[in-house]
Amino acid sequence: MSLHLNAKEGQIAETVLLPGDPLRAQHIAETFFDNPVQHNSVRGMLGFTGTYKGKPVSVQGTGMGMPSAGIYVQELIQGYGCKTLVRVGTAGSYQKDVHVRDIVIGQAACTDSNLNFTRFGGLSYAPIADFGLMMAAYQRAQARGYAAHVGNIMSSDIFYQDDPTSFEMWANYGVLAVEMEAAALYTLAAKFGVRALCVLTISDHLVTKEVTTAEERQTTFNGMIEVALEAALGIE
Ligand SMILES: O=P(O)(O)O[C@H]1O[C@H](CO)[C@@H](O)[C@H]1O
Ligand SMILES: O=c1cc[nH]c(=O)[nH]1
Repeated sequence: MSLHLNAKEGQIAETVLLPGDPLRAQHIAETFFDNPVQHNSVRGMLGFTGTYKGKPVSVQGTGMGMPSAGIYVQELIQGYGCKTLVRVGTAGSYQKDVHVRDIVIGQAACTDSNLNFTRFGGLSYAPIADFGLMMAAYQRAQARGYAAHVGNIMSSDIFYQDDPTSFEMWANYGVLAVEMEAAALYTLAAKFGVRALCVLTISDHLVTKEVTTAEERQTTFNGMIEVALEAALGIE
């Protein structure tokens, strides 16, 4: 038990997928896991544990934004001994050649949050993915023929920016897409010496204004989930 998770000791696997949306957690468990068992119900932030191709694995919703995701990541590591954490999320594309439904693998995560300025006393920390997980995810996406991009992403505290063109500054420095949790995940993984990766599917486009539906965001980005599961569990 931890403050925000009511799973019993041993109920959560060492490898955990982390969608922001708790209903995506349920979808992942029902679609991909054998014998899924719900391990968390606190605050409706659903979490499930089962097996995938015979290997134990969990999925835990994190909510939206770094304060929420940071709580679950830290409790999973400190309270349950989790060692491999892979965020599976949606993102908005900053680049014309990164299309809606493409996969983006976050090599590093910029942020507009004060989270790391506070943690590092006003200095700038560069949160990065685990290299082995990143390579494994890219290779598996390539093998399946998915359009996959690896690069810098933006973890923002603000979904609705006052200035809808403000993303262009980041786009001009090669940042591929925006989401809201990876910088916290990568920083906490470094602090506790565990492996982390963020795999995203583009759900909307800040340049072309293309969007996907809420239902599609919840249930249909299955390519990303397969890539994340196989990379995290070391399945060829
Ligand atoms: O689809 P998820 O994983 O929730 O990720 C993205 O979607 C939410 C915003 O709609 C934020 O959590 C953002 O990071
Ligand atoms: O944070 C996010 C997630 C999806 N799409 C966005 O535009 N922003």
